[in-house]
Amino acid sequence: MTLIPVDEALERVLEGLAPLDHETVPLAEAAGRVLAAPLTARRTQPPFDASAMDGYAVRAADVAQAPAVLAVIGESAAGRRFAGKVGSGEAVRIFTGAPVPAGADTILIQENTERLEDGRITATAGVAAGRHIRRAGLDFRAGETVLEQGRVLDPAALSLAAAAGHAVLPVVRRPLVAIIATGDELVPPGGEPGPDQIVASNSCGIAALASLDGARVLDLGIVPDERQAIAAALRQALAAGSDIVVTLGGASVGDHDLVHQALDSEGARLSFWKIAMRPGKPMMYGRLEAARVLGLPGNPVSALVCAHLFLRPAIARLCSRLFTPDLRQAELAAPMEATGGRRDYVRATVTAGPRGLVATPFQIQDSSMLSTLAAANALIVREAGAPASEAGARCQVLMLR
Ligand SMILES: Nc1nc2c(c(=O)[nH]1)N[C@H]1C(S)=C(S)[C@@H](COP(=O)(O)OP(=O)(O)OC[C@H]3O[C@@H](n4cnc5c(N)ncnc54)[C@H](O)[C@@H]3O)O[C@H]1N2
Ligand code: MOO
Repeated sequence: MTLIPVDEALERVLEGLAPLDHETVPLAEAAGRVLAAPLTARRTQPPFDASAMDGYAVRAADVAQAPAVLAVIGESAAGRRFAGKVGSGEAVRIFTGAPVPAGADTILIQENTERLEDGRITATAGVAAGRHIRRAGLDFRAGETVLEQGRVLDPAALSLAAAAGHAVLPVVRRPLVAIIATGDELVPPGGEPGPDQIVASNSCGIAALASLDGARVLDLGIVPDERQAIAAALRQALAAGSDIVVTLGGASVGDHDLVHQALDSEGARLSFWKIAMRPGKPMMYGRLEAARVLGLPGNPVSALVCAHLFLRPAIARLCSRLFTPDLRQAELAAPMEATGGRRDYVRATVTAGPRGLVATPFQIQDSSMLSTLAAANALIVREAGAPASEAGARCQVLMLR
């Protein structure tokens, strides 16, 4: 297969990928999920005319002119209303959130009163009618749509849903992403590598990226470089109902790179293998039964950069979320060489300068180096076939954080 451009690869990844079905979850589990249907208020808020201040509920006509002396005939607290009626020359002690009693049409705030020894009060400032009263339904009314379908349930949306009388919400199901690391050389994090071994560092980074984006993760561990072992892990991923199966390593052309063969033996239909990008060239993608399969390269930076570019949009699509890469313009702090036939994603730090953002590329871009990926907050995006650039030239950056 030939190298396909990055943009075409993304189009093929997203082709036919539709939001998942719905499920109902309690509010406490709904943060960050996507609302699957418009949400209608089940109640009116506030449900009654409520005081917005601590003070006295009075008749505006009595306090149009200060000073005015009023008899205090009772109290209305939040959760416990005053059952009677406020008559002329009367006041009811009231607190924030409490129902405004019948007969009263304005609130005299406590700071504008003085208490007399006999229990009566003096209004020391005049008040207009309707002051400090929140009318019933000010926020929303029963039957109104309070949240649109597709809304990402952020803190404010969750509180609004609760206020509107909902304890559970219909949300788009979270995709299940299975992760399979391949390689005889790998030991799990915390393990003691043998003389020719290294730690499998990719799975945890990819798992974090997927779960931060709203996916559930099934880590199927490390399988050896054997076609049948990889095939067995693929079957395990399918049996668990994975929506996306991510393999790590074994994507290239070496004698021990067997992911492609294992996918073939399991009947996968690959859409592409190899992209015109650096790092990440040997990435493969296709369908495996009902799942999508993303074969990421083993080099740690390649795997994570590919996951940023392809796994994140795929998860967003399944979750019914819009995915917008954070692309910005910056000025190069150092000259850069011409690119080859692939689009380059160059680890860099982007900082604010006097004329806007400044991008400083790391001098060594080896795709095994997690230290520079962790230090980078952006990737400079340089098109395939781009000529050399001088320091000070404009460039495009993809922000990572
Ligand atoms: N003759 C060619 N050789 C290579 C090519 C090529 O086009 N022709 N492409 C190179 C590129 S680009 C990449 S990227 C790598 C990708 O190789 P694989 O996907 O087959 O990955 P592996 O060979 O399995 O491993 C590469 C490297 O990464 C380490 N690795 C693997 N898995 C993990 C893991 N889970 N955690 C941490 N590190 C991992 C592995 O030990 C190797 O060092 O191929 C080039 N070769
Ligand atoms: O894609 Mo490889 O990622 O260039 O090292």
